[in-house]
Amino acid sequence: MASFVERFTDLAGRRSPLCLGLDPSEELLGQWGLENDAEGLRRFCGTVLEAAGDLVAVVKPQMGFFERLGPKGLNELAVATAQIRSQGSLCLIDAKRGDVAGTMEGYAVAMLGAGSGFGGDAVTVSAYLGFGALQPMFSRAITLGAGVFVVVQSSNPDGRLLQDARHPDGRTVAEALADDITAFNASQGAGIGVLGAVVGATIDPAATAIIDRLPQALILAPGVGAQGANMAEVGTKFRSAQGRVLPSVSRAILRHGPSLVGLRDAIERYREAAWSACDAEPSLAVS
Ligand SMILES: O=C(O)c1cc(=O)[nH]c(=O)n1[C@@H]1O[C@H](COP(=O)(O)O)[C@@H](O)[C@H]1O
Repeated sequence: MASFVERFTDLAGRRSPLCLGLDPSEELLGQWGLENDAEGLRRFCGTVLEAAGDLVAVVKPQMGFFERLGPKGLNELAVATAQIRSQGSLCLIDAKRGDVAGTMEGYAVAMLGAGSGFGGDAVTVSAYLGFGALQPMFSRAITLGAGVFVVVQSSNPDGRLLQDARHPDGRTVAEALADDITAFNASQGAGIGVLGAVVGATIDPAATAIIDRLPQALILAPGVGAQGANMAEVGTKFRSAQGRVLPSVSRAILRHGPSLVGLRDAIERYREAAWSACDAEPSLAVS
């Protein structure tokens, strides 16, 4: 099985590096005229994925928007995940899990791999309980050719106080986490490693040195659109990670539904913008 990095690089070249966020919030369901229940979730996700077709490299369902409806919502996540994979896209489950090592084993089994509960190709994690505690997720990702994205610098201002706090050696928490990711990836070999980083597209242009500490990592950059960042900025701020950035857009695309044409137009626009901002020329036409 090709690694997540290999599969992403291939798809980004053919489909663009855009990551489409699948966030079926109560608010969006309401705007679409759907009921806030499992059937509403299914119709919402089905419509978004029909519009995405084979245009998108990565789809990122945000787990909280499914979990909020309990087991029925989680069942819809599994349905969406299967559809994402059947469309040849990579499924990045945005779960932001983080716990002691023994418990991480449970999350790893639930999230990663075709035979798992949710069948993700990759997952987001939080290192608040320690980078080392995430090891079971890393090990499972290596075994399965999956990916793990560790939150380093989040897109929301609320994260600053915690992420900018300093270790005794002077590095911020975010910098130290970036260094941990780099050391782990380097220990696995040269090239882009199994560990990616989440760095918000909204980060201050003066704070982009964090990107230089992640030379062997894919970088998930949420915050484009509704949170105020735009694709051109992503291209500038993340220039040193060219070809390794997944700019992520949720509401700015999803608000164009339920019209399939509206959704598809928005996906096409962000896809082209992501291509020109984050990557070289499109290498192949989309089939
Ligand atoms: O891991 C994420 O995707 C994430 C990290 C972060 O720092 N900020 C952030 O907004 N996200 C997620 O990215 C999505 C952003 O949605 P929009 O602001 O609507 O594009 C949401 O699903 C968030 O949970």
